Amino acid sequence: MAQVEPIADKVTSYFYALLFLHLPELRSLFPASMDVQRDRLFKALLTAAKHVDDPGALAAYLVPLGRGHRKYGTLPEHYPAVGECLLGALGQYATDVWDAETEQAWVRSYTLISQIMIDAAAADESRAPAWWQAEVVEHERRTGEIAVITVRPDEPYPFLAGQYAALETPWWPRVWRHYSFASAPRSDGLLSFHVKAVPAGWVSGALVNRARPGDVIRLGPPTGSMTVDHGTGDGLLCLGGGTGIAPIKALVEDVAERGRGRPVEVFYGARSEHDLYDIEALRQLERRHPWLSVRSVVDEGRSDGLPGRLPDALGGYGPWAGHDAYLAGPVGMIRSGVAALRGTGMPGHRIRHDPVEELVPNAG
Ligand SMILES: NC(=O)C1=CN([C@@H]2O[C@H](COP(=O)(O)OP(=O)(O)OC[C@H]3O[C@@H](n4cnc5c(N)ncnc54)[C@H](O)[C@@H]3O)[C@@H](O)[C@H]2O)C=CC1
Repeated sequence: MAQVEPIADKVTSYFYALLFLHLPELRSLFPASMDVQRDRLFKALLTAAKHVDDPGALAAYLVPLGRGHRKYGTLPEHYPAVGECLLGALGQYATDVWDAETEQAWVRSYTLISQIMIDAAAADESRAPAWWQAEVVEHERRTGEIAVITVRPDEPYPFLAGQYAALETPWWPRVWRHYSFASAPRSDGLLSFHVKAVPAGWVSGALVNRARPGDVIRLGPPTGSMTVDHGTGDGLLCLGGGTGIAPIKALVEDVAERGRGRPVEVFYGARSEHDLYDIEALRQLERRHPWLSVRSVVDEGRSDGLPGRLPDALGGYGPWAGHDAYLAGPVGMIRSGVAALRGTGMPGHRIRHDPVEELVPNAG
């Protein structure tokens, strides 16, 4: 895989050209613009290849991926065709390293990867729909760029606080982007998301600027493991940057609903005081629950909170022995937040966040 990485762009472009040439009927399963998609395929292969000798980690990655592929209309018979085109593309470009042995190793890995995904999709069929339709019931603009969107799924949608889902709008068919649930499961079955319109972010832009009550979006299955372990009473240290506060609020609500007052410390970071668009909701939770403390952290300008970038604010607090850390927000914040927490001596297994490769394409 290391040898293929530098030529990944060429391999994936050639792969899709082969695929659509031999199986033109598959083109309709993909978005009109393939930019983000090209990148995704390679990142997924890279991640799977990394875990190919670790069955537990491989299944943890591929089972949700196989389930999630149901919403695209992927069928078991598509996998061998994809595999053949992939080998064709690798054989074409990885000429320096391509021989019979390498080809066999790829065939074995791809067969294993696709079988896990096919089995996961088949097992899911009896349990859940491939996707849910959900009607927008509320669209609340919080700043010029951020909206809180509440939807009603057409069928019950079971999920856990801290998880996220892929979402497709009617304006960009087959373009799916990930958003975290902004509250714990509610008794009325409604789901909410915090969305920030970013430059070149088609889905986010449409959700903030075009979506209105009555519009219908599609939702993929819930996924992600940044969830609370209710088997322990350990404390939670939560870092939410920008719209990353959405899953953090869901986690706080989840702890509150379990009625067990374990200590929860939230650091909520934003560029300016004005961008702390959900601070009032967090302050309300803080007033209601003595085990919760909320600190705001603001990059620039006048503010009642701590100054600086979010991870820098941790320096004056802690230690957090006996706490699990949860991080959600921009990739740079997650990376430097993890480094800061490791620097305080927190073991890696206590630090949770969503896979950063799932967060990057939120811009699209
Ligand atoms: N589950 C998750 O992890 C979620 C992630 N997100 C992601 O969060 C991001 C939110 O973007 P915005 O609201 O524009 O955030 P932003 O750019 O306004 O930053 C928010 C906070 O993160 C800190 N920060 C940003 N970049 C940093 C860096 N390189 N190093 C250290 N700290 C940094 C800032 O100090 C600020 O406190 C989006 O990329 C979105 O995809 C959103 C929701 C859930």
